[in-house]
Amino acid sequence: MQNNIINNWQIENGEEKDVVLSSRIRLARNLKEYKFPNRSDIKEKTKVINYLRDKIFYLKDQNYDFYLMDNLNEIERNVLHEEYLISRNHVQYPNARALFLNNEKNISIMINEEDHLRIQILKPGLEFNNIWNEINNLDEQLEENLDYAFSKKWGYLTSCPTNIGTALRASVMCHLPALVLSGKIDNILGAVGKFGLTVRGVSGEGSNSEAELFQISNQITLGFSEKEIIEKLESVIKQIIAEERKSREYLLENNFLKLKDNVLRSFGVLKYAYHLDQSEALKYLSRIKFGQDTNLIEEKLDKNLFSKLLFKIKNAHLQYDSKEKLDIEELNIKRAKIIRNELNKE
Ligand SMILES: Nc1ncnc2c1ncn2[C@@H]1O[C@H](COP(=O)(O)OP(=O)(O)OP(=O)(O)O)[C@@H](O)[C@H]1O
Repeated sequence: MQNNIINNWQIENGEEKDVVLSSRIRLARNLKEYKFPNRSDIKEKTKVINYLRDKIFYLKDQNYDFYLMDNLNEIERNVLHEEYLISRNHVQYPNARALFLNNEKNISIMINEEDHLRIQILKPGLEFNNIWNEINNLDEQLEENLDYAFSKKWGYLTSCPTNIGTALRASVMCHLPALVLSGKIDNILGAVGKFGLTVRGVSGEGSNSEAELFQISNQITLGFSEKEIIEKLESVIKQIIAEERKSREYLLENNFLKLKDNVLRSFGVLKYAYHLDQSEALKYLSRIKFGQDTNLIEEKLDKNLFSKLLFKIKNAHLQYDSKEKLDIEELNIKRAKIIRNELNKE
């Protein structure tokens, strides 16, 4: 795998970056002339890869690197997974699965995931207009050369019926510490279901929330246009952003001392700890981001510290960075050192 696999797009600024870390749209597409991946064998999947390889390489606008999952080792696959560029199944079952990745590493096209193509674009902050234009453009370019499985009645056909229609999922990764601290999070997130949206953990379906990060996305893909789905999600997200900011103000006014103590203790731990496991590090980093966004931390820190460290301190990234195999103790020591170095910079 190329050395520059670890990407930088997350640390750029974006709209509403104090609450929305990143936005994502993904489209699921299948080829009419091949069995869908959940029905096909390795031979047919390999044919799909070879067929798509030629078509995708010649797309305009972007240069893509192509990776056969089998040719990457497990650490490399896990790095891609930690950056949300491939799914857990692409890591665990690499046989006859592939990935196209653009140079900026924010556009990924997984081949032979649940569907033949899983196309996604990620951008920092709340940024659906640009993502939609780009992904729609990319999809149209692909469609010029590919015969998609499409029904006039149902729209795009997918392996799982819950994706049929637009086969589009739009989502945001939100940082909601004040709603967590004020105990309002369950009510707010519970209410999003009424708008046809769903909340997932930080690593997608079936995962838990970590570092006060929540992924909110559309559940319904059928019966609405792509634009309607995106607009509805965006309007709910804007209300959640407003609620989070209101809770921050409330906490600052009514709980200032406790809050400042909590943030500065987290800062102290990360500044001096010698050994940190991943979830402990993420928990304290989340508080530091909160402290920066509410000006509770006076020290001049990189304003994108959280986004910068979020990936760098994860296990596969630490391992990838190291020449030899590290055990968990060594990973925890290395993680603490990277954070200490970052926080003790002049
Ligand atoms: N806005 C976002 N920013 C960064 N990463 C995201 C965002 N939204 C989702 N992800 C990540 O993308 C990955 C896929 O998410 P998820 O499982 O919800 O996927 P999906 O493509 O909709 O799949 P499925 O159709 O199987 O549910 C997860 O690792 C998730 O954390």
